[in-house]
Amino acid sequence: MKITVVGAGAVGATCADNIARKELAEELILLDIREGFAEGKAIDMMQTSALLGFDTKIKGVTNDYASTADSSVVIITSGLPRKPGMTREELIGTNAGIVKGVTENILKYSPNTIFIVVSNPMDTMNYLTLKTSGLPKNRILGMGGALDSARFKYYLSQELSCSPSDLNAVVIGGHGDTTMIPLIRHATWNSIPVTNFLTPEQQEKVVSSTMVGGATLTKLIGTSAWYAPGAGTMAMVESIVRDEKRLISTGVYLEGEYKQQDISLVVPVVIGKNGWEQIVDFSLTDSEQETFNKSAEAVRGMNQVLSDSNFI
Ligand SMILES: NC(=O)c1ccc[n+]([C@@H]2O[C@H](COP(=O)([O-])OP(=O)(O)OC[C@H]3O[C@@H](n4cnc5c(N)ncnc54)[C@H](O)[C@@H]3O)[C@@H](O)[C@H]2O)c1
Ligand SMILES: O=C(O)C[C@H](O)C(=O)O
Repeated sequence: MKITVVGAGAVGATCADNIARKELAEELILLDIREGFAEGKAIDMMQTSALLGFDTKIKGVTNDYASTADSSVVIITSGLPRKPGMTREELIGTNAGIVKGVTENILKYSPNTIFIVVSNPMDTMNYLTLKTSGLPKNRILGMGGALDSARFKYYLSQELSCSPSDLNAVVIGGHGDTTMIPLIRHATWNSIPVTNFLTPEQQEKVVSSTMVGGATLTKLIGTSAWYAPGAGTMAMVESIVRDEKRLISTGVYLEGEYKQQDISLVVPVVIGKNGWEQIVDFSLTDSEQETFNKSAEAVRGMNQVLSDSNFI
């Protein structure tokens, strides 16, 4: 199994590190546009292999797409991260060109790969990768929901003073500060609804902290987060590589599911060796569906920028 990570920055390097530690690939290519950068990161990580005990061979390359040939999975993390005060959507002007170019270059050498798109604004970048690649929709997965659901569990665990591992909690919608929808009605603590334990004020606090989880970290760190994004991506890769059939909130192309068409949004999907294999319907209430539709409207507005600027 060969995996490529494009972008050797904070998120890309963390993805590579997690994949290697779990030995999800025999060979991992880390590609960046910055001369020598991916090479340096790869050597640094390889020098941990004797200490951590993994056999994945990590190779760093500068824009050498031939080295990525026959990758089963390609993770796109290349592009600008936001700075404090910015939205993810403000990155579209720079990142659309980067993501489109990367997708085209990858396809020359891995025409049937599975893409996991991380670059922001993720919902629109995932849509762009789908439209640019022409690959079957099941081979294009956006990472955002895995991260947002993990953050949702973190904030719930803080409020409940419990282990995040005992929680089931799902975020759907868009991967944006105002478009993501933490489904508190469905969240459980070992199968008991969390709403049994939390006041409406506590529930509201958890939901709003989750929605601005990325912005909160960007303000604290000065750039956006990478540990949880790297772990969220790794979980998706693991489900593909080991054909685990895990149910993970993921950005996928909708054709009528959740009452939306021709858009990539985050919904719960089963992930296995073929990419995403099944969309699971959460039977939204009328008000949840209305919120989902509003998220779709906002994401559709961003997608329009792609056609207005001739990216698709
Ligand atoms: N979807 C999510 O949940 C999520 C989470 C975290 C970050 N992100 C996004 O991921 C992206 C990367 O974040 P980061 O913190 O790693 O940024 P970073 O600046 O640390 O790394 C980005 C890397 O991309 C490289 N790059 C730029 N153009 C390239 C090209 N054409 N080809 C190859 N490499 C190129 C840069 O040289 C840099 O090393 C950002 O867009 C960020 O917003 C998304
Ligand atoms: O917040 C960001 O801009 C990066 C990422 O989408 C995140 O949620 O951490």
